[in-house]
Amino acid sequence: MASVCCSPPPMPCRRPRKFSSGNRRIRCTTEERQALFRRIAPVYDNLNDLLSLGQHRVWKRMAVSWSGTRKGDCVLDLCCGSGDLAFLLSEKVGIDGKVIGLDFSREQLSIAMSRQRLRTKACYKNIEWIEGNALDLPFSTGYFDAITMGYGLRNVIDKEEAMKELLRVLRPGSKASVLDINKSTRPFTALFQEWMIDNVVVPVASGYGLKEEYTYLKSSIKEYLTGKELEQLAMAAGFSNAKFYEIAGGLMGNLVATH
Ligand SMILES: C/C(=C\Cc1cc(O)c2ccccc2c1O)CCC[C@H](C)CCC[C@H](C)CCCC(C)C
Ligand SMILES: C[S@@+](CC[C@H](N)C(=O)[O-])C[C@H]1O[C@@H](n2cnc3c(N)ncnc32)[C@H](O)[C@@H]1O
Repeated sequence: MASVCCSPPPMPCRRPRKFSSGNRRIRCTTEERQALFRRIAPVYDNLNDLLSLGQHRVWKRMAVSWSGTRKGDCVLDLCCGSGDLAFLLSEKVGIDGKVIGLDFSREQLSIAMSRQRLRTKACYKNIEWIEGNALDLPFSTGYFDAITMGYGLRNVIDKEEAMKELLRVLRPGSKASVLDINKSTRPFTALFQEWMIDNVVVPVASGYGLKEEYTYLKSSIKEYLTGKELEQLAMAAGFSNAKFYEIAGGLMGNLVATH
């Protein structure tokens, strides 16, 4: 039976950071990020399907493939949300493997658990859900054979610390696959992304009362790192190799970092 096996006390606000939203400067804390993902949880999956025309499923399959996950592995899906990547990993590792999905949003985890209950394949029993912080992982050094992180790194308030934690809990020689929206250096791609967010994503999300939450997407991409910068971040954290791949015509990107 799946469980949220860690329920730590409310997390301390580690290194609050400023991010920009239009012209405003907002002081963002861990609690505010948690609140944002709590609010979008009920519609998160539907909006991803709708706004990406189902393409996020393809991108997630690619991320799992890049993680190098194999049958029997013990793997982590960091910032797992409602569990898409964890379910894909579960199929890869099979019944002899183990998948841990970790997220700091109880609401997202509870949706992941409901989805798990509705699935009948035996392999999905190998997933365990843990409520925790990506910046302070409750695992020992070298615990995992592979890690995926889908649309998570852009949202953590301390990306350097998150990368160090990824490295710490990975077994030497294994990989972290980090999928996210690409901060493109190509003006046309960046403009197209902005146009899509302003004219499609935010108007649709507004219909669900989530205008501010999805407007945040735009500022979070601006504040994110380019592919090259992500490679540098991983190398600075101590990974031995880091390669960034653009996908979906450069709208999305996947960092593959090897311990
Ligand atoms: C699955 C996707 C994003 C998940 C996601 C990530 C976040 O950081 C959020 C933060 C705040 C609110 C929501 C999210 C969130 O849902 C990626 C695809 C879904 C996007 C919402 C759509 C992005 C549009 C692209 C810029 C262009 C899509 C082109 C496509 C080929 C039609
Ligand atoms: C955009 S969602 C991605 C969910 C899922 N990985 C997917 O691809 O659909 C980002 C997730 O990161 C989680 N998150 C953000 N910062 C976190 C942190 N410091 N620790 C744990 N989870 C975090 C949020 O709760 C949210 O569920």
